[in-house]
Amino acid sequence: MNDSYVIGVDFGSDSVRALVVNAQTGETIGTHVHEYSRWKQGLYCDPARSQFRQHPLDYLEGLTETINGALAGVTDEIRKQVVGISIDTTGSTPGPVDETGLPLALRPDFSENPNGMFILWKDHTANAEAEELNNLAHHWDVDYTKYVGGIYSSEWFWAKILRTLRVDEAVRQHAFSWVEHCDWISAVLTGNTNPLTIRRSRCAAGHKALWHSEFDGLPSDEFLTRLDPLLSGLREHLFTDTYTSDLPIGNLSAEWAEKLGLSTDVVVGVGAFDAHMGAIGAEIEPYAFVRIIGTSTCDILMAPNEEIGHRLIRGICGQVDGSVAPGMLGLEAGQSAFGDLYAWFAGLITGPVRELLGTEAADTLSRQLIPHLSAQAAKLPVTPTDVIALDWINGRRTPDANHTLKAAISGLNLGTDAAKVFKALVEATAFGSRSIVDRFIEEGVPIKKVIAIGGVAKKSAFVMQTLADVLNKPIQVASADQACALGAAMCASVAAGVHPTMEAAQQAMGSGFDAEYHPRPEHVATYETLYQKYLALGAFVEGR
Ligand SMILES: Nc1ncnc2c1ncn2[C@@H]1O[C@H](COP(=O)(O)OP(=O)(O)O)[C@@H](O)[C@H]1O
Ligand SMILES: O=C(CO)[C@@H](O)[C@@H](O)COP(=O)(O)O
Repeated sequence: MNDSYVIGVDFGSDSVRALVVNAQTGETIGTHVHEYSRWKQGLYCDPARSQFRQHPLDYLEGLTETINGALAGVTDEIRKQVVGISIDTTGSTPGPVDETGLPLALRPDFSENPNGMFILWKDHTANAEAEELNNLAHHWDVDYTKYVGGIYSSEWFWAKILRTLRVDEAVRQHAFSWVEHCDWISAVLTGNTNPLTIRRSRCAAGHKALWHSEFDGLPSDEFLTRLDPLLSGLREHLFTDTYTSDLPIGNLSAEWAEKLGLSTDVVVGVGAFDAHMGAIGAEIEPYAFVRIIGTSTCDILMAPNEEIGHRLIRGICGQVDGSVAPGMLGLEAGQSAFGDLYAWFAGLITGPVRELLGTEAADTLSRQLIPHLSAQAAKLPVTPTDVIALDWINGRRTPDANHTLKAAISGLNLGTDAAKVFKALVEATAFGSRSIVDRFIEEGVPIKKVIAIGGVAKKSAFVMQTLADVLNKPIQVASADQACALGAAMCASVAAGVHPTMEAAQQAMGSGFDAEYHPRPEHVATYETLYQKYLALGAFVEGR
């Protein structure tokens, strides 16, 4: 039998990457990364207001450039053997579209309007709307938040839609429907973006849009209208059915086949969120806890429906049948800032250097700063009186979403230098992780092993060792540099019929683990003391 090839595309927060992978062996034969050009310039964003928007042109350019770039070195023979493409993206990252599924920002009259663009997961402009949804849901006949941990977040679909409809009359008039980034960009490849007929991702719908089979799909029109009459009728323009990522969304359209130099026989798989496809790429198995550690963390656990499905897990980002693999319950949690906390601190130091000494000096410093601070922090002793910090620089995603919360640092004195603060920030991200792990265990969900993927997991032994010490659990790091894109390629292989199940795709295409961090017994007890102090500082800041 001839080998077949699949393409996995992973749209992250700052960049997009594509891999061309041999579906029989898992060997990557082509790869390409593209940074979003408008996003890189900070356009359409206002961090002080937590507004983070992405232009659909950044996505379209990234799609074309990465797939073409990844295919650039492959032979014509191999091109002909490409059978599938699947895409993962961040989420919840919804955008308004017209009747044809065209994002409003692709129309000339909306091209510079941030409200006509995709609203990135980390945009928290809809805190008030999320709170209103929670208050209503908790007093409604059926609590629509019960399968998303009991708390709806401002990072998610409905809160973002409502906020945008409230503040922008032009979007109100022209938005026929709304699509998640992962649904739209996958649909684009098939040439059918009709919002009424595209196959919407179970993962996105279940974790972020309150879709559940028990509710016959999305929350009722009555509920949405009570939340705000601006939402009245929108349900009819959305969807009832959802699809898992082992299924096709369609075939490559003639236009895209031409653009990419591929055949229209290529199957395009149903899209999903990066973390969920990343978990597949990291060879998730039942009760393994896969952490995608980068700008933020997204944590995924998968369990047989019959074992966990009857329980409602408090304070996480949802439990969704089939969000990772069909027939399994996918549970999601995470931290809204992980590497972003280190990036914030690095920016604090390099900012004045940029102003006083210029770009070159600042860029040199910026490249060296986090590795330097990590090396210095690794040499510091771990003592019960160390500086304590909170990781809530972008609010708290889990346990118990609250994006109005802010970070704090306590225990500073004249002897506190940058390395000590950096150490406290790394520990804060590890303590935030520990509170998530504890919540799963308290809720009766065992964690059999911890697997890490993502930029921080690959780049920082210091962070990973601290995490292992604080969690008091070993952590395996997946070998794949681009585990999310590899997971997308595995999903493509199933959607295209090369492998019958996700498990079979993982077995054939998985690349295993290349590092393992074990807790250092001499630090475990001190970290327990420091963790209690982290919880106390958190309770104080939260006013509990
Ligand atoms: N050496 C390092 N140690 C710890 N964190 C790092 C290091 N280098 C980069 N980071 C952090 O990695 C994050 C980016 O992670 P990455 O997985 O590459 O991107 P994304 O989350 O967009 O997919 C940034 O927040 C940055 O602060
Ligand atoms: O929240 C989710 C998925 O549910 C992620 O898309 C989001 O954390 C994106 O994270 P990164 O940019 O990869 O750190």
